[in-house]
Amino acid sequence: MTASEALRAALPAWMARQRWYTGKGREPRLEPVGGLALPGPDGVDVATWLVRDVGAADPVLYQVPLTVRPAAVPGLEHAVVAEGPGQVVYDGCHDPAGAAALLAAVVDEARLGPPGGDEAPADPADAAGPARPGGAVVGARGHRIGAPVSATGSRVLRGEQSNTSIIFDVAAGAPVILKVFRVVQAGRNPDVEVQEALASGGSTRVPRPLGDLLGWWPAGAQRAEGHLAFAQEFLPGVEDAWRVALRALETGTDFAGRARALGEATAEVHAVLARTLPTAEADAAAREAVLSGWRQRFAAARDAVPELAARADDVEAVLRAGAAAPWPPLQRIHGDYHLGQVLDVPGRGWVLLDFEGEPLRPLAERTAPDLPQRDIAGMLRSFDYAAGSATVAAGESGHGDRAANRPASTGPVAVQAAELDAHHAWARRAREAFLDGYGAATGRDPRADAALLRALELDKALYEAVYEARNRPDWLPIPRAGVARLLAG
Ligand SMILES: Nc1ncnc2c1ncn2[C@@H]1O[C@H](COP(=O)(O)OP(=O)(O)O)[C@@H](O)[C@H]1O
Ligand SMILES: O=P(O)(O)O[C@H]1O[C@H](CO)[C@@H](O[C@H]2O[C@H](CO)[C@@H](O)[C@H](O)[C@H]2O)[C@H](O)[C@H]1O
Repeated sequence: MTASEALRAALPAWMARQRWYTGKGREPRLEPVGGLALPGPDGVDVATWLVRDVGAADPVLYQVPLTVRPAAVPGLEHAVVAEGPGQVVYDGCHDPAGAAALLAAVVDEARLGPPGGDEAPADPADAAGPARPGGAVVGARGHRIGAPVSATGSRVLRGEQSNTSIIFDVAAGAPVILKVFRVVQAGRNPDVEVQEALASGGSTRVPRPLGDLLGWWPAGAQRAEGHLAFAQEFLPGVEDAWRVALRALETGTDFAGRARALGEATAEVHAVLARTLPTAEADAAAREAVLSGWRQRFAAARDAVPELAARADDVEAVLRAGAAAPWPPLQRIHGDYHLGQVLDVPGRGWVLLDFEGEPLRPLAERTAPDLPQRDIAGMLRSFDYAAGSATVAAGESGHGDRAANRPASTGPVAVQAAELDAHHAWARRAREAFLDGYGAATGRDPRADAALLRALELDKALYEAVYEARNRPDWLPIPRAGVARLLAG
């Protein structure tokens, strides 16, 4: 079997094991779209491939960077995708040669095209399937912001991630993080667009953007365009607030001061976004569109968690009240705001990450102007989530293996009823402090929009129910309890 055949045979099962693969529980049915050759060191073929899983209800386009080497590399065993005679195919994000080539494509503002000729690396695009449209329509170009950087080493960020991020040490200056988008969608990726807008608007509440890689590929008779990767300043040695919050819960440390500052930072970011990116009036059509999105979300949650069907009338009443309440103008927002997306950086304060929006939502919705209260609601849910995770942990304390779903840095959290009360009081204080901070910065208390906030919190909890049912069923009780609380009023 050649390396190319071995790759074709191995790729679906390999993809099905990856954290970023969205079709949980089944192997993808892959259709090639095309590949982009990247300059690699002598003897190493580097390319990033676009493959479509046509077995999904809505086909999903994935990016799969691969390297092909003539021999195995000690230490890269975990990154082997396939092996053939005299060739080993690696996950290109984990192979330092692949990682360096991806970053170079951004900072050297490379123009990329399909691998050509007989020397081309093993090609998933050769797999059986409809004829591939002309290779020339698959391409990409890098775009650098600021001075070039030169990488001296790389490692893949570990942990729960929807994409793959690679950290680079660089010859001079702060380290760099390159986020390789795994699910590629047509349109400007909001992570890139929003962070670049914030930075150009003078905000230091996001890591400094360093550039991006924009790709294009055939989509029917059209050409689609979307971001493949995004490079930015890496802030080393700072734990995300989710981990900090869990430890604060474990040790009974108050989070109110930090939560208040987070509320202020959130308001500041919203103000810059309203200034730098398009806004829209919350007219009847916009309200109808949002209400219909809320209803669809409930339908999805009811499918994932059938017991929710019994609460349909209550859910509808909360959503309708939210739709009928006063709304501010719509603007760009974070879109998937939670404690895992914010870093409290010493000497700099709160920094916000990952403006991609909710991964389960279509890109067109994620890039449309939205309600800033959606972010407020997201963070309020996250404080509840932190307390809820302690409850889940309590249920698991006799089953250490199931506690593995918790972030690795947190120890076991065996809690008793009194402690659970303390956790919920912790979350209540954090929620109020966050709202206080946001209100102090804007001059308007977000609690004045109680009906809207409640609808958005409910909507978020319903999204979380779907997310947990698909990804972490052990955590489903957390959004379920959230829904119950929000319906209780
Ligand atoms: N610029 C950065 N500096 C420091 N840590 C970062 C940076 N970007 C991301 N991270 C870390 O990586 C994690 C995942 O990044 P994120 O952008 O949320 O990826 P994904 O969209 O794949 O979930 C974050 O929670 C944070 O801990
Ligand atoms: O960070 P992502 O863009 O991948 O966001 C998705 O995954 C999150 C989980 O990692 C999920 O967030 C939920 O769990 C968090 C704790 O792990 C909690 O802080 C959030 O409040 C809760 O919503 C997020 O919803 C999902 O889109």
